[in-house]
Amino acid sequence: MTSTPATSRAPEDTGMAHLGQIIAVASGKGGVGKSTLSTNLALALAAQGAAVGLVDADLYGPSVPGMLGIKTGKNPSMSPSGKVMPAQAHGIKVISMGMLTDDDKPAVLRGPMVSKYLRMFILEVDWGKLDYLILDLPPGTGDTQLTLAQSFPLTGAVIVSTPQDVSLKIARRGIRMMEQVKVPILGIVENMSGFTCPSCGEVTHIFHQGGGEKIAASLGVPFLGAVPLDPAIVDCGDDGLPLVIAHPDTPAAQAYRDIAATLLRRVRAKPGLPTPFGWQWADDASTPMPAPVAGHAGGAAEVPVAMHRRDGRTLVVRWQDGHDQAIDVRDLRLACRCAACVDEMSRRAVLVPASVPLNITPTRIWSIGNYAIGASFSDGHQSGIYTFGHLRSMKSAEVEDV
Ligand SMILES: Nc1ncnc2c1ncn2[C@@H]1O[C@H](COP(=O)(O)OP(=O)(O)OP(=O)(O)O)[C@@H](O)[C@H]1O
Repeated sequence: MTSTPATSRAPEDTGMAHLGQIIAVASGKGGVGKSTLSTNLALALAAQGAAVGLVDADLYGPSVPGMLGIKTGKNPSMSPSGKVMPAQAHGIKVISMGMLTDDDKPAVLRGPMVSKYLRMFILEVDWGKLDYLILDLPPGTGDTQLTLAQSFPLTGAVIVSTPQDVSLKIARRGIRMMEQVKVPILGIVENMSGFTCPSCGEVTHIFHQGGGEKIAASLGVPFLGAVPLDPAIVDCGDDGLPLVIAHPDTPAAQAYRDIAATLLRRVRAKPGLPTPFGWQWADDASTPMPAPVAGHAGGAAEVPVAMHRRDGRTLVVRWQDGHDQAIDVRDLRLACRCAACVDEMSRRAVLVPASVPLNITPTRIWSIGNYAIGASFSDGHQSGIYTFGHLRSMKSAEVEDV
């Protein structure tokens, strides 16, 4: 798996502001309680007054409709503008493959179709104006995760794990994968962390205790909270009425609400460039430099906090560690590593520098997920792609007056 896609994609990051903050719920392993967390989290956020959408991105094994009591096997209706109408359940909007197929008929899809459906679920659904879009990912680190991370400006990922060692090891792999594609880790949730006795309320730790917290500390990511093992959660899943609604007074329901509150604090404090953006270079429209943003010592070297056009030939990137980097726009064009400029197999340059006009300028610069920018240029090149790491490694133009 590579962290840099071979080719750039169209500037689709724009036009997604109505989706609000996009939060993925992921795990390296199945059956750890991801869908249960996604639904309860979405409902807990909605209970705080937020407009929330939930995408069941597990196309092969959708479980969200069952958990929310949504009818399956009936094609959703279309809006007058030709978009798919999401299902409504307990105040949240939901889309799932389960709404298109019967529960007991698993979808059989080839790889490219997975990507097509995911994009449809996000871009062609009539979500209206959302504050949060929660993506319930399938287990593992495969195509779905990569498609979503590389195509959409994810705010970050919540990693779910159970206390067993093997699950925590797998969670660590999931975290690394998200980090490779520059999706920030919003935190770890430890699920089924202890059994709450329904009669006396005492918590017994059946598995190791505190593993999620330890793994979070060792990887330097936040710990969002622990949800106890509660048999009522299984009944709720079967009844189509999630725990935060069916049994709001239980410790597990409280845990879901606390996790939602902690998550909100993390999301609001999100560092980095406000994405998505689509910036017209010529007239400097929609520059991603909304207000003076300061970097700080100890900030990340590869997290941009602002970008602006110093003059027609110089792009300035301000990094979170406080460094201002001025990049000559012809150097930017020459540094392109898309499949048209660098041979994918040999990694040898295909682009002939002499063919790039001295007076070349970008026409447009746009965000790609939370890990790269795309650029088109006045020589007609449309597929420029630059990960933040690549951008930061580029040589700087002289930096006076930055
Ligand atoms: N804290 C909990 N206490 C008791 N049961 C739980 C808890 N969390 C989840 N479960 C149960 O565990 C099972 C798996 O949960 P869920 O479907 O949410 O996992 P998942 O990680 O989304 O699974 P999949 O890999 O199939 O997508 C379900 O039966 C659910 O009701």
